[in-house]
Amino acid sequence: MDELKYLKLLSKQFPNIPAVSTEIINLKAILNLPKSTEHFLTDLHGEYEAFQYMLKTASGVIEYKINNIFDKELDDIEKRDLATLIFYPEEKMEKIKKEEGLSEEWYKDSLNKIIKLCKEVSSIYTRSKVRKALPEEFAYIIEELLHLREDDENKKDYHQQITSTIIEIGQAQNFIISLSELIQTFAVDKLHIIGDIYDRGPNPHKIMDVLKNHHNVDIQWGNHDILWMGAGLGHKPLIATAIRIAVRYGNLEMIEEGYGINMRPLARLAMENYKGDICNIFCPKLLDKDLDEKERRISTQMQKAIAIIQFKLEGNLIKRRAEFNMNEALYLEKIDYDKGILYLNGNEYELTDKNFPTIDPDDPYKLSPQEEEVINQLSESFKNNDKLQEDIRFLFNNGSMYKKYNGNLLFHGCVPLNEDDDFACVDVGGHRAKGKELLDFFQDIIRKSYSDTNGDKDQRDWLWYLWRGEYSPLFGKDRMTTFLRYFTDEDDKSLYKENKNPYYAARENEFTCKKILSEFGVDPEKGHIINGHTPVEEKRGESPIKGNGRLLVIDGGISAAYQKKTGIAGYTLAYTHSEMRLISHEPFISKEEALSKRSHDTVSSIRIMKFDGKQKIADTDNGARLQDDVKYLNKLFEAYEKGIIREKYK
Ligand SMILES: O=P(O)(O)OC[C@H]1O[C@](O)(COP(=O)(O)O)[C@@H](O)[C@@H]1O
Ligand SMILES: [Mn+2]
Repeated sequence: MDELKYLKLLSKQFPNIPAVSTEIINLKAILNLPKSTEHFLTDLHGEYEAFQYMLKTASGVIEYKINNIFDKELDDIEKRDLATLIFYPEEKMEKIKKEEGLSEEWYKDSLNKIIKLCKEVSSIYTRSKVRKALPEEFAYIIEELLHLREDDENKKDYHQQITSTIIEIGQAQNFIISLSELIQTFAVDKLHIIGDIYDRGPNPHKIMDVLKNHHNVDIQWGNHDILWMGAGLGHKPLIATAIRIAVRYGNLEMIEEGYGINMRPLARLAMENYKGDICNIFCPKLLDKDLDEKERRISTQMQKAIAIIQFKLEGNLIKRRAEFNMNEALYLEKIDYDKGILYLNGNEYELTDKNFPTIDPDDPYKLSPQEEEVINQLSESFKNNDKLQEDIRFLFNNGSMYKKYNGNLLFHGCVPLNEDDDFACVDVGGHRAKGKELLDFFQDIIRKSYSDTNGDKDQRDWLWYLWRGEYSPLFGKDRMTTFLRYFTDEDDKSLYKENKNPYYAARENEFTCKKILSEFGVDPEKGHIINGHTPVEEKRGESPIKGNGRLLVIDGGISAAYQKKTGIAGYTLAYTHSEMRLISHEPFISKEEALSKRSHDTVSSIRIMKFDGKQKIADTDNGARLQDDVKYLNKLFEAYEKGIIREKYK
């Protein structure tokens, strides 16, 4: 569009010089506000309670601010009481009501403290941004309270009167709840989730509900997210995999109750075919829950049943997708079912379990009629499940393979490299792609797979490839040895080794990190790559900071399954106007424990970098857009002054 035409369009919104001038003043002022805080989390793996706590506490930022603001005024216990009131307002007030009662004095004191904290955390935003975040019903009053100055003698009574009236009309509890939510909203302006919301933990569906309602979140897909996105689209190998992992970690409830998907047909098939299986390698890996004998037995049978279905479906897929180059995983045709021996790469392996009642040795990948019926029913259930469809739509619409944001490059797994640490050139759908182009190709495939309802259905096979393919940027290992770990038990553990793509070693050096940043058009001197996917084994001395600070891996094991490895319970990366800081979390025990604890959370953190001076909105991506707006507003101003465009007044 030519410039004059664009300016005329702009003049509809700013019809005259006063209107343009006001907007220029407004935008220039915003550009000088401090950059707002971003938090980065990854590999939540269904740990809803721990995730909720990180949001409610802003990963420790709220206690940190309470310490600063009420430094001398409150002792440690009073500070913690205020903090837990903000984290869990309803539960805390319930507790106080039971223990000592909620007096007018307590309400007045609590409201004043919370308003003071709310003022502080909202001070870096414009009034309009604050106003947009206010709850409709209390917007006017809260705005008044937030903009009253402590030292404003003229309005002291006015302020006191507002809080007294709030108490008198019985709205104190609602105000405390609303203000607490505002504090959590203002404390972290932008949340990045760098993948793996699903699998292993009990409540990914609850995490999805939080994300769908979050004020400002983006997602970089992890392999486990793609798994569920493909399952939601009805892709049978992915559905079988998603169910297998859920049963494996004792999370049947998530499927049956969280999503309301009927698992009885699978349970029936399992009991009829594997009644002899009591508790073996298919016994669920229960991280912190115990199942009774009967539950354990049916879960064992169901995990085996769905695993066999998965391996059959994967066999068919691998055969129809030669370009995936995954013949190594065609196990079922390499078994002597009479002897119970697996013949692989010239070796013989005794199977730990020789009982395959549903496999026809002459056609091992063919589903039995009952298996066919069960996987078809499950596919329909997944595709027609409203909540699951809503959740995966959110992931498709708010997620991406990678994201460039405020000078950083975010992606879950890797950018595949070859042995000489160059970008691996991968044959994808008939052409070869590498580096950024490869991730863009997958991004495009994923978008298309969501929308092509009746097109190339097995386009969705690529989602399966992204879940476990060697050159999947979300997986980045040469194979997935699930079958071998189920059915063999060799002393030589190399059989089970999943060799990581060279990226994971190469990212230790700065040169590679800078090369990747440049490949994606991010400043290699200032930008950071931020990854998840591989738990940082701090316990063994591994550092989350790699490439001389150019790359951060922030999977600290929020997932209970990984805490043994990492020794901590996850990281939060915080990027504020003054610094980048990596926060390490202690394991989250429970809401009750958090509520009754009288000391502040032990949150250790290390500063990754300190900016000289405060970073401003002008230094951010949003700032670049605003500066571009100012440039055109100035041109419009000039066009009015020179009479090229006529001003309009009402
Ligand atoms: O122990 P399980 O449940 O088989 O999971 C192990 C599998 O999970 C993976 O680690 C992938 O999951 P992550 O992305 O969470 O690491 C595979 O590499 C591995 O085969
Ligand atoms: Mn992962």
